[in-house]
Amino acid sequence: MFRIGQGFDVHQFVNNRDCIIGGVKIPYEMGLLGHSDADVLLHAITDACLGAIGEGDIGKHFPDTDQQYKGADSQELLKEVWGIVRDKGYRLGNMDCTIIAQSPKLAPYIETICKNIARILKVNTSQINVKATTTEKLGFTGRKEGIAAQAVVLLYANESSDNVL
Ligand SMILES: Nc1ccn([C@@H]2O[C@H](COP(=O)(O)O)[C@@H](O)[C@H]2O)c(=O)n1
Ligand SMILES: C[C@@]1(CO)OP(=O)(O)OP(=O)(O)OC[C@H]1O
Repeated sequence: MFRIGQGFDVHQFVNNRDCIIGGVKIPYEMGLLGHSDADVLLHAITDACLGAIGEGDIGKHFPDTDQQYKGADSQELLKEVWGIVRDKGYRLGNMDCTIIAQSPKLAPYIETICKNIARILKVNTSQINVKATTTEKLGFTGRKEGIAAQAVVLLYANESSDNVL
């Protein structure tokens, strides 16, 4: 049995914050604002995983009203959600993501980001694809006001899983 999920997130650029994408600190003049570390890509992936298993969204599991998650490392949030995915008997087929950012230039960091996501999920790097695109200077991303990210994940059930009908 296959399950597909998609996620989308946006975080605003501000001064005096780190720009963390896919768990990788990207050198840039601005950082991303959020209750957690504002890792826009990992949030989109987390939502895609939750969507695939019908478990709501990141805010349901980690409310931004809960001080426990203030400054949270989004890698830990994704790890927790991935534990739920695995406990339900699912494994990753593949994942495809798009980061929408006018800047910074992300190409030099994409391989490191893919390797880091694979490390978090304990999967092969070949199962992870991350792309970046500008919006040709159009819209909020084009004006460098923030970054958006999209993710799609395809899960499949373990043969031994109760999820197999
Ligand atoms: N923040 C970004 C955005 C894009 N790239 C790379 O540039 C290529 C061309 O971008 P377009 O928006 O003109 O399609 C894109 O395919 C990425 O490889 C990037 O590194 N960082
Ligand atoms: C991750 C959480 C929790 O710290 O806060 P933010 O960093 O603001 O991120 P968002 O994408 O709004 O997701 C849900 C939140 O509850």
